[in-house]
Amino acid sequence: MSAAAPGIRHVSADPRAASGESARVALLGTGTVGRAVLARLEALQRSPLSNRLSLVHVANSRVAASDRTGLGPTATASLLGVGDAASGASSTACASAGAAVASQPAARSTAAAPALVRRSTLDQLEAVLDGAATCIVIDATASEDVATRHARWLHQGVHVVTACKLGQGGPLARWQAIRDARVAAGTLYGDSATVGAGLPVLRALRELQAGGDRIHAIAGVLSGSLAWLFGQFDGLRPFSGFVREARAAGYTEPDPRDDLSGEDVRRKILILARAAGVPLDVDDVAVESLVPDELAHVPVADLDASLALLDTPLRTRFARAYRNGEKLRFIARLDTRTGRPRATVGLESLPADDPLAIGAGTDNRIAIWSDRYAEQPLVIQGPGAGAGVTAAALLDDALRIAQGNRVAG
Ligand SMILES: NC(=O)C1=CN([C@@H]2O[C@H](COP(=O)(O)OP(=O)(O)OC[C@H]3O[C@@H](n4cnc5c(N)ncnc54)[C@H](OP(=O)(O)O)[C@@H]3O)[C@@H](O)[C@H]2O)C=CC1
Ligand SMILES: N[C@@H](CC=O)C(=O)O
Repeated sequence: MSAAAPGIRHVSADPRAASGESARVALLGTGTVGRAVLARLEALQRSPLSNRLSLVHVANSRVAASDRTGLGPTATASLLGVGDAASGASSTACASAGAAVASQPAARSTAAAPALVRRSTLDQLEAVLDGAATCIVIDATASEDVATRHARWLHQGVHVVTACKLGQGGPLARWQAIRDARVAAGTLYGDSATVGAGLPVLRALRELQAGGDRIHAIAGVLSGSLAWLFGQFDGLRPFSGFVREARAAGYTEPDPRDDLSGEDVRRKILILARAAGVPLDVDDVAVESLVPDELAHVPVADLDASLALLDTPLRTRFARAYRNGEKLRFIARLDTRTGRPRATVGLESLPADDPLAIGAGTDNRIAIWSDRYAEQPLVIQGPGAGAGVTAAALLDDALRIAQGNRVAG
């Protein structure tokens, strides 16, 4: 790492961004978050920011559409073989193209739409992004394949904005590769959506360190879905029913076991620890999973029928906490003050008035202790999951890059 504080990047503004030309955006993922990105892009087209971002590529795991000049209405109609996109105002073009991609069945013929390809490959994406303009990949997938390309794109001069935590929250070597690539190429990595779904947590950590502070400890609720689940769970109705509701509301990971196992929170505390200058590896975080072994091995397709395996153990945990006047909260903790910094993730039974037990809905609540906040921590709280806030965080990062500003990341 350079002499800068860990996670703080000192890069020159992208001269291509300064030219006033729209940044070319490739959106990967058209699920819960990707669709919200498309809707927000559409709304942005009706705002003073309309010329900042040009959508040139949209893909999911099945199909992709590309147009280097922008997925405008005419191109969209030709690409996707649909009539209504052409009749729409240009303000609707991005979302129309994306929505059409999102709804493509796997077996759709591509004969009528030359640039709509049956199989979305990441190599196709790379052909659309070249050095002529500011190019931004928005990763709204939960894909390892995509995350392993982040460093390569950054090296190639392409900025990356991500909701997926598998890049910076995965193996230490991958995080190092991303950091090295952006430092070497002067590219930017927008990661605001990865922790707190855009809450200014990473930004706060970086700004404290830029001002000379050292981070002592971090503790809090980092999972929006688990915050919601343990806020709702009353020990009477089955926990599994609430899991179904959280999944339907778009709070969980594509596979809710990634939340319930603590893996999503492990990734988030790794991202925070690394941003705080503590380069932990995956195994440096002790994680308590809520997923019983029998459930861990169920194929995704059969998961729903097996979710009831969660019910008895969690009812027991709830009853014990209730008897003590306590609340169950899924907490991540990092302490950098010990000789060997360590992190933990798991379900805790907290006094009802514990500062970390407060919060409603999907609220994340994160306390940060540093030199200046040595006694009373800095606390950041707000919705920590949901398509709307996540899409907003992704596009805020993309706009900062398009405008040639430094971006947290
Ligand atoms: N939901 C939330 O509140 C938040 C989510 N996030 C993160 O956002 C990401 C997306 O979550 P969500 O939208 O809920 O997930 P979904 O499962 O709803 O959507 C994932 C999308 O990724 C696509 N995809 C998978 N592999 C590839 C690939 N190789 N190339 C292109 N597209 C691919 C899928 O394609 P297909 O449609 O073909 O399956 C799908 O469209 C996750 O990493 C999650 O952790 C971050 C913060 C908050
Ligand atoms: N599944 C995640 C979504 C945001 O990162 C969570 O529950 O927090």
